[in-house]
Amino acid sequence: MAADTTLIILGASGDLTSRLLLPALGQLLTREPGRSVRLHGAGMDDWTDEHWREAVKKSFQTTDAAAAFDQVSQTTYSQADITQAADLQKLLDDTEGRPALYFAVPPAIAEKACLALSDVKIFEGTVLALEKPFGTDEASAHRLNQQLAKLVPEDQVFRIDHFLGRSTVLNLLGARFANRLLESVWSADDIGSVEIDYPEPLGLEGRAGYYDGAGALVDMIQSHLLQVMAFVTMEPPASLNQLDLRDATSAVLRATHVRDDDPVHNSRRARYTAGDVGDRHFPSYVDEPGVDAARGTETLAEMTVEVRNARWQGVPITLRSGKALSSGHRAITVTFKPVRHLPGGFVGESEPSELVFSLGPDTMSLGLNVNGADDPLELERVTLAADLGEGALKAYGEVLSGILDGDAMLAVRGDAAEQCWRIVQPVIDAWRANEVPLDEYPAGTAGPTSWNE
Ligand SMILES: NC(=O)C1=CN([C@@H]2O[C@H](COP(=O)(O)OP(=O)(O)OC[C@H]3O[C@@H](n4cnc5c(N)ncnc54)[C@H](OP(=O)(O)O)[C@@H]3O)[C@@H](O)[C@H]2O)C=CC1
Ligand SMILES: O=C1O[C@H](COP(=O)(O)O)[C@@H](O)[C@H](O)[C@H]1O
Repeated sequence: MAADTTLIILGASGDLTSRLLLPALGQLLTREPGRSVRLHGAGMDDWTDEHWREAVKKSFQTTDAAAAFDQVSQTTYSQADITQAADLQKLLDDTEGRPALYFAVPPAIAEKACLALSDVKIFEGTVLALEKPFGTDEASAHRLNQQLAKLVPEDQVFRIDHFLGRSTVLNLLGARFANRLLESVWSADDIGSVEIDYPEPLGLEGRAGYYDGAGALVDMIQSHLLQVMAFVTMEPPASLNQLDLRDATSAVLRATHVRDDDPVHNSRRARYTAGDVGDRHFPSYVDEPGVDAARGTETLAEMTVEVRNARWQGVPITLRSGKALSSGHRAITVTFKPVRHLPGGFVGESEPSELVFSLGPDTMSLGLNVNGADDPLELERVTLAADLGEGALKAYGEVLSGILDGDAMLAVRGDAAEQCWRIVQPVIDAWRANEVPLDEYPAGTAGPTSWNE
């Protein structure tokens, strides 16, 4: 779709647009100056083209992409309420080439807009890109999928999960499928556990309107971390095209369940109290503007799942993410089983081998036991480490590149989006029923002390 696409960003004045989408577009155009794209912004605000161009220029500057602005300097803006069919029709009628509608708006507005699109003449090839969260539970995600299916074919729907555009996550595919060494030990025969941890130093950052209704489980685990888990655990696809790759990730998500079907013993939740993260002071979460303490929203969530298939039976896979945490290690950690028998005569600890994919800075490391330098029979730990580099594009650059090329490989397929809700629902239910305590941790720590005991 490269040449004649118009990227229409709906929600032009929003945070996602200015902080992530436009800088990523600037980076993409800097890297690929031959790429031709038309850009149009739309939103509720009464902006002029000039105001919008300034906003685009400013965002491009944040990724040193000022020069790339020339490629979109004729970008235009229109005021539109995208929940209204007439406004959507006008946007599409005014578009040259194939439109890619990027819904950078709150999910409820995107849903209304998709309903309004039923009364709009949609041109062949139109792409619809929707941000997370996709629906609010399995049933609502299913309804939204049915609505989208009436509008455009599935491979023109881009359910965005920017974690799939992260270079380490893409590196998982290379490491797993281009190395027989790894692929042959990639199962419950050799792997004892997997942990996917994404601690964030950030707090609420003024997003109470969204976050207080979502919490850490829905914000991070229901979407991003389950998608990453699918890349770690899927069967080898025949190719990396969107059909094969997404068939493989959907299949493994279908086999994923809360461990032992017991959310009470396989999930934990907590929220932060006042504290300092580096030189930033955070009030207690409940005192943050816009937070309703009665909601009991968690800012740190953990759940353990299992994949019920021959490859993974019995391997606990723990997903964890939280806000206002000390600088923890964001990583995918694959811990191997201990050796079947350690020959007598060795001294020292023999820890299980560990393969770690670090999610920024992007590195890969393998922790192994080796003979010590001084006493050859004393085991020592060494770590073989590789810097994987930053990746050519930021995650949203990969996402936009997929949309502009019409390649849905890194977009979440409709059935997978529904599965992710099904997987977390028992935990949501147990938390709503107060069957799992809501622990506390001071901002700037690694989480509740009881979690580390
Ligand atoms: N911000 C982030 O870091 C991330 C956000 N996301 C997702 O991106 C989406 C957008 O989030 P974010 O940018 O933070 O939200 P914001 O509230 O900052 O922006 C939403 C935008 O939508 C516009 N809008 C609201 N209603 C309408 C309407 N009826 N017609 C046209 N435009 C409308 C708003 O305009 P106005 O202000 O004038 O009402 C505003 O420009 C959400 O789904 C979020 O989950 C995903 C990953 C990260
Ligand atoms: O989607 C989201 O992701 C970010 C974390 O991703 P990053 O790439 O910015 O590190 C998270 O902070 C935010 O709450 C969530 O909505």
